[in-house]
Amino acid sequence: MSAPAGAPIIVASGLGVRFRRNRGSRRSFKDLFAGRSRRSLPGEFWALRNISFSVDPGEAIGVVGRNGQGKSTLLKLVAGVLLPDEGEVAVHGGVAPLIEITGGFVGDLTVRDNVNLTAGLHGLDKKEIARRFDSIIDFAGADDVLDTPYKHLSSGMKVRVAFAVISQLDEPVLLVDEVLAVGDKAFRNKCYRRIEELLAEGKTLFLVSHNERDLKRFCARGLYLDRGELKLDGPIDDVIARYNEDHPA
Ligand SMILES: Nc1ncnc2c1ncn2[C@@H]1O[C@H](COP(=O)(O)OP(=O)(O)OP(=O)(O)O)[C@@H](O)[C@H]1O
Repeated sequence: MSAPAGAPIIVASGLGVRFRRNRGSRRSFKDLFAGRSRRSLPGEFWALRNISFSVDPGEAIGVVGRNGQGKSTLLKLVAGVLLPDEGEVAVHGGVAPLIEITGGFVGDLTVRDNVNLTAGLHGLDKKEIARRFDSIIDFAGADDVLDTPYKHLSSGMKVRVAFAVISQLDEPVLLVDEVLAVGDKAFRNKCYRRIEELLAEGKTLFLVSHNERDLKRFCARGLYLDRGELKLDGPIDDVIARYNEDHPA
């Protein structure tokens, strides 16, 4: 579903996600039968809470915060791969996510099969996939590993393949987590040029990064997450300044 003209492409209202620490620890019988009605089990914490914002089509947003403050969790909510425990997020259009190093790819399938599968899942038909296939593989520099199971690729090559596919989809929203940091410098620069092209086409971008230069290069607006709360939603320069003030190096 695409957004009506002038309407936001993403609206998040009162988002909250609760996780459980020590997931592997022993749970009591009482816990098992308590069900979801018990509001807070021991060890549970809110990774995100009361997060509300809206995004217009074509905006580029940098997500800032220390490690473990909920940045990836927020991207997962926008991607729809994680459901909130509170609130909701509405996205008017498809999302191309590059969130985890595996890119959501299937480890046992070959690079070729993963490219076909992911492109197909994002709505490209066979003809369209065939048309884009070579340029995806070429972008990734993955000719030699076409028939290699994805799980046997190096970390850098996994990211190359995932970015090459994700950036060739027609989805209006692009989510890029820090995974790009894994690529080498030449590839990173290639990705950045591609991101610039996608922004020029009017795509909406969420970028999680600890690199101020990258944030300022791509994003006009920033979201600053701290302890699972949205501390500041504003121009990227203000967001970075506030983050640096709160957490001097
Ligand atoms: N599936 C999960 N189960 C339990 N806790 C989780 C799960 N996923 C994330 N967490 C916890 O939720 C918090 C937020 O994690 P998140 O990955 O969103 O942080 P982040 O800001 O992206 O961190 P980083 O900068 O290190 O990537 C962290 O405390 C993390 O350990």
